[in-house]
Amino acid sequence: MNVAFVAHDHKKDEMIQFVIAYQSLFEKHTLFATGTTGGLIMTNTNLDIVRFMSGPLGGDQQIGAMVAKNELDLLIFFRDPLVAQPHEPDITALLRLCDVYGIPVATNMATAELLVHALERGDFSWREVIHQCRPTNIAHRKIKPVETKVTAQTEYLSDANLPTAESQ
Ligand SMILES: O=C(CO)COP(=O)(O)O
Repeated sequence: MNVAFVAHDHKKDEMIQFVIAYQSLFEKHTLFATGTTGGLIMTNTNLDIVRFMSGPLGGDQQIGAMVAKNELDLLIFFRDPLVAQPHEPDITALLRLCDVYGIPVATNMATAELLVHALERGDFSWREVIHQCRPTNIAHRKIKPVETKVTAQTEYLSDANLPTAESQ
């Protein structure tokens, strides 16, 4: 799965502690982050992370572009609710897009921990269905049957609700 990490300045230590705690799980996934958050995680762990720009310089929007292409499976975004950010519109836009595309988002450690356990036990398998429906996979006939755990999401992703080449 594609997992992205973002943390505001006062939440960066919390993010590092969180990622260290679940490092062995995150090793199995493809990781992305805004610039400073990603740099700090890489300094403090052995994880490889694709780093975007720093948040205020466009990093949130770059992650938003992944969401808009339905390429992101999980966003862990430790926001600082007590400090106004100069790039608030970018933050709102990123979270809005996650709701548009139904991407699981954690904005605090308590929720992040629940989602990480869900990731570990296979509750994200419905995302494989979405990946199979990407235009490139359809064009190159890379579609193979996907085993998914039955969840409300898999039920919701009936043929009628699946993204198509036209809708992407
Ligand atoms: O500001 C951010 C997200 O809105 C985080 O960006 P950095 O990881 O570059 O500090």
